[in-house]
Amino acid sequence: MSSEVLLDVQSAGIQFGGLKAVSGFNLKINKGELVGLIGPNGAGKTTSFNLLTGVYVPTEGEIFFDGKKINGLPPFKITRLGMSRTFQNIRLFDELSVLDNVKVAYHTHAKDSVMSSVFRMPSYFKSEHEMETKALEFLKIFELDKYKDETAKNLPYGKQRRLEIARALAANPHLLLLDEPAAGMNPFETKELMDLIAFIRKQFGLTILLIEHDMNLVMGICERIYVLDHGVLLAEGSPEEIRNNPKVIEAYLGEEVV
Ligand SMILES: Nc1ncnc2c1ncn2[C@@H]1O[C@H](COP(=O)(O)OP(=O)(O)OP(=O)(O)O)[C@@H](O)[C@H]1O
Repeated sequence: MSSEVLLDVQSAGIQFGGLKAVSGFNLKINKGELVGLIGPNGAGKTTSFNLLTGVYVPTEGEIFFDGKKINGLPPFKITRLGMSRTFQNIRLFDELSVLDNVKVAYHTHAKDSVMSSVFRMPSYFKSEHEMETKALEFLKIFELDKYKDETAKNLPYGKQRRLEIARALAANPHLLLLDEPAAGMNPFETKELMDLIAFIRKQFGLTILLIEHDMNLVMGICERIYVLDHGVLLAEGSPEEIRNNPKVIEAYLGEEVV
């Protein structure tokens, strides 16, 4: 495998009872790329994310992340290897503050030991302080710092979506998976989000895979796009190629046209 390939999915799939939700799924993402995953409702997009992140164990195929085989690993190990995600239905710690939501994620790579935390040793306070400073930096990037003490559930919807991305970023990923980041946002918020995604990608040297129904967003920022339909890969190509692909147009008939 080339050293430039960060994610290599080889014929992966999963079957639930008699339903092949995803099958023969091939996907390759190079380091630094921003790739889109689209498809009609029920095409298998979120299921693919669940396969990549260890929520589901594939019943076929293999998945390599940074050269390591990851199928079968539990989600927390995959996160530690440098893959983090957001969810289609926002999953924040509703009752925690905005700041604490980000600090929690930072724990996944904090070097602090259990002993130093339990006994409140100097290293604990140092790492607590570092964590808080870092978390505030992330909040600032997402223009959420002024809400740091607000309870997460009280944030307006668009800001909750941004907080979820901030939290995913705090886990220090190489690969960021965004599941419908613009869902429920108005066109202005979506445009702001597009700029933000482009910014964090550059700032943190990220590789990004995103699922999105908003075609302006997908076509506007993705370099390559994969299209799933009924659990199988229908097409892969540049936004221009995908926009003009007759199979893709047909799959989207009856939905919002590409
Ligand atoms: N845990 C599960 N058990 C049984 N079937 C499932 C499970 N998870 C997903 N499926 C099925 O797999 C198929 C793909 O679903 P998935 O949620 O991945 O689609 P999607 O492309 O993300 O759709 P949407 O755009 O509507 O979110 C659907 O038929 C769904 O009902």
